[in-house]
Amino acid sequence: MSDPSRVYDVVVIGAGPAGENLAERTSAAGLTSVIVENELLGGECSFWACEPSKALLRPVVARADARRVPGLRRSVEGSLDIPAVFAHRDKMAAYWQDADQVDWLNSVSVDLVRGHGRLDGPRQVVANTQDGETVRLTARHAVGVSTGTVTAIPDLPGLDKVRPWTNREATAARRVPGRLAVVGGGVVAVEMATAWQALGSQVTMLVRGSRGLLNRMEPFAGELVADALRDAGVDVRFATSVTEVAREDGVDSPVHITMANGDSMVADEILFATGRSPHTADIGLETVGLVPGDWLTVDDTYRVTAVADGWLYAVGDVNHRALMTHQGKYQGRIAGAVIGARANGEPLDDSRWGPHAATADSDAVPQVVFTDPDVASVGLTTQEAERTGRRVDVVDYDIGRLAGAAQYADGYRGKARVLIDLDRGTVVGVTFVGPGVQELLYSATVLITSEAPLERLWHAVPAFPTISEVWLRILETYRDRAGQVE
Ligand SMILES: Cc1cc2nc3c(=O)[nH]c(=O)nc-3n(C[C@H](O)[C@H](O)[C@H](O)COP(=O)(O)OP(=O)(O)OC[C@H]3O[C@@H](n4cnc5c(N)ncnc54)[C@H](O)[C@@H]3O)c2cc1C
Ligand SMILES: NC(=O)c1ccc[n+]([C@@H]2O[C@H](COP(=O)([O-])OP(=O)(O)OC[C@H]3O[C@@H](n4cnc5c(N)ncnc54)[C@H](O)[C@@H]3O)[C@@H](O)[C@H]2O)c1
Repeated sequence: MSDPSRVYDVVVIGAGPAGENLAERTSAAGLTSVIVENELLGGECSFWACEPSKALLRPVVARADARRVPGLRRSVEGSLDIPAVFAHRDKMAAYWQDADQVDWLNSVSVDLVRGHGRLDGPRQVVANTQDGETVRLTARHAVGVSTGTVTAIPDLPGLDKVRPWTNREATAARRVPGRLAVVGGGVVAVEMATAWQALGSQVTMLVRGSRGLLNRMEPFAGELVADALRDAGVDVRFATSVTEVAREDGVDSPVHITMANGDSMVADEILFATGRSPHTADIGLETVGLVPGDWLTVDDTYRVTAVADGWLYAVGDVNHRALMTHQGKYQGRIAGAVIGARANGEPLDDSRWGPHAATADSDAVPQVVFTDPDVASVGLTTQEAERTGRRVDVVDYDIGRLAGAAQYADGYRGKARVLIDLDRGTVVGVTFVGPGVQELLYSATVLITSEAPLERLWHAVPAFPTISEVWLRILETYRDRAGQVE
């Protein structure tokens, strides 16, 4: 690196999906922008999370779908072609190379420094490059932190000697373990249990709580996914806390797992799918008055609230608002527009749903869980509505009753729940569970963000016979119920 000290309008630390979008938008606003990345451009999502995990799941779900179509079942009776699945996974993870992302970064006029970035006081970032040099980057307007998260592994006796799987091994492994223990009952746990059971492992899920799987979602989501996992052969155990792990005969020997209730089991690998920790322990937070290792709390324009003068922004997982790629990208787009407007002296429109406000973070975060059945949700759940005192009507519909569902699969099982704000007559929460429901999610998201009155939906005619007719059935159920009350 020939120039160890450089000045930019905007410096971004971390080139995952959130950081990439932030830098692209600040560059589009005419601001000189640089991004510091320590590993691969594209972040966790491209290489050890979304892309490889969905590549592992796609053949599993497609086969399950095919087995439910009369006339097709016998064609898909055999086991999966594991080398072909892994080859597809490798391709979808771009063979863990980021050359395409580098080309894209060049095309949007964002500079790249490959190295570890650390804050060094207000508007200062020091990058230790992979060539062993130190580059000081000064930001005229803003520094964005988008350093993401790492697996939060509980501090258990023996853990340092068992080389547990995190999301990285679970998405990039080249061998199918005979027995895989999965600790946790959240999204990573259910997706990876679905994938590895179908790839040939005997999976045991060790779930600490007794409130079911996916317990931030509507309870029926976790129930339907748990039923399907059990049908697929997964041993799902609730109220089971791991207290100790050991590989008694060296790193390649089986792992012995001890539980709080006195049970024990043996597995070949153990995956911790136990949530995420902010990747902020070593990014110089202490130099700007923040605590290393903390999440970065932001306002609705993504400014870090605890830092004076509003020059520090945080987008993506690291602000702990909604740990998903699409939401991090949304945050990058909004924060980029905010930084651009502030730097260019333009007025901010941070009104609800305005271009400079993160309204979707609170009202409409969509999520798809790519299990069999898939789960698709956006907006409030019933529990959240109760907790926040929101007056809602809850309308349920059994998706399996639709002609479109019967066409889709023999014995289709699925459920829809729609929450309607009683005061405004708009949809504020939607959960769909069932094969193929993921593509319905955007319709629900548009409905929530547009705040369209429910009545207008009578004119939005779903095609027959598709699963989207669920919207019509929800309307009819709601109308007929209201009729009964009158
Ligand atoms: C198994 C798994 C599957 C998932 N599947 C999905 C899915 O299907 N859909 C979905 O929406 N979400 C999914 N997620 C969540 C998704 O991966 C994250 O929400 C997303 O990656 C967050 O993006 P980010 O840019 O905030 O952070 P990250 O993707 O974590 O990127 C952060 C980047 O910052 C870099 N970095 C960190 N510290 C420094 C430093 N000091 N200096 C320089 N660079 C640094 C890192 O190397 C990394 O490249 C999944 C997560 C997991 C674990
Ligand atoms: N399809 C998707 O959109 C997708 C897929 C995977 C991950 N993600 C995102 O990545 C994030 C991380 O996923 P995750 O599944 O790791 O987290 P999570 O928060 O969804 O689930 C964590 C699970 O681990 C359990 N747990 C926590 N600490 C534990 C401990 N000490 N011992 C035993 N169990 C413990 C929790 O009770 C919970 O069941 C999520 O926010 C999720 O939204 C998204």
